[in-house]
Amino acid sequence: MRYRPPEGRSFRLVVLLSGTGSNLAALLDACVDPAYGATLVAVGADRDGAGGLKIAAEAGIPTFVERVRDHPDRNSWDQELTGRVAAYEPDLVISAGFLKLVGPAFLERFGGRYINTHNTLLPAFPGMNGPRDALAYGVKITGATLFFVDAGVDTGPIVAQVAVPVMEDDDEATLTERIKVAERAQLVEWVGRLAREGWTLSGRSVTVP
Ligand SMILES: Nc1nc2c(c(=O)[nH]1)N[C@@H](CN(C=O)c1ccc(C(=O)N[C@@H](CCC(=O)O)C(=O)O)cc1)CN2
Ligand SMILES: NCC(=O)N[C@@H]1O[C@H](COP(=O)([O-])[O-])[C@@H](O)[C@H]1O
Repeated sequence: MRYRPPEGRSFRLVVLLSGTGSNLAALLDACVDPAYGATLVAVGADRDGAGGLKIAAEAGIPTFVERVRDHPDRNSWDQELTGRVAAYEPDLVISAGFLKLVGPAFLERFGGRYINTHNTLLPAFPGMNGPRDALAYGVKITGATLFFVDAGVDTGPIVAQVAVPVMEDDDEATLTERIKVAERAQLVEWVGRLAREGWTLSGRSVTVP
């Protein structure tokens, strides 16, 4: 599958998040420069009060919240989330600390156009507690992975990875923060490249010309 950058209009981004939004803030900064080649058109969350929603609102970006608990079942939430995101006609959807697994409706609509940044070197330590699991295992190098989301948990085709050393005196908080610094730089670099150059997805291979 080949995705070419649109001609005659800006490349549109929607960010999904659950937390503080430091990755969102980095993307917002990057989008200020027209040469970056992308515009952030909306930010969505699965919960009220996520710090990233405040960052978006202060920047004048439309926000929305779609909570699982407001739906009779997970599929209904997945369908509603799909519609909320689709209304903004994104070229690319970015999960940046979005702590919900999306389902078939979302992947049917946005598969191949939905990336997630994860705070370990996948396939090691998937899930919600990556840095904690990496520390507990005793790895000496971990990092961050940017990948296209598929139906598994952190199993999709990898766009980019960055390594981060584990220090002897690291705890979960210090390691998590050091990973975030590298993760933000990687996210900003690769979202820009995807927006400006497009991409080809073939099996597990991701190519950016
Ligand atoms: N279908 C997929 N959806 C998402 C993926 C993915 O790989 N496949 N990646 C994420 C984010 N993610 C890690 O990066 C992740 C998110 C959520 C979970 C999880 O187990 N969540 C539970 C509940 C969590 C909670 O609300 O406290 C759940 O969804 O029921 C694991 C990994 C983006 N979506
Ligand atoms: N697997 C899900 C997960 O743990 N994701 C992680 O949440 C953080 C969000 O930070 P932010 O809200 O400051 O952007 C990021 O480090 C991201 O990798």
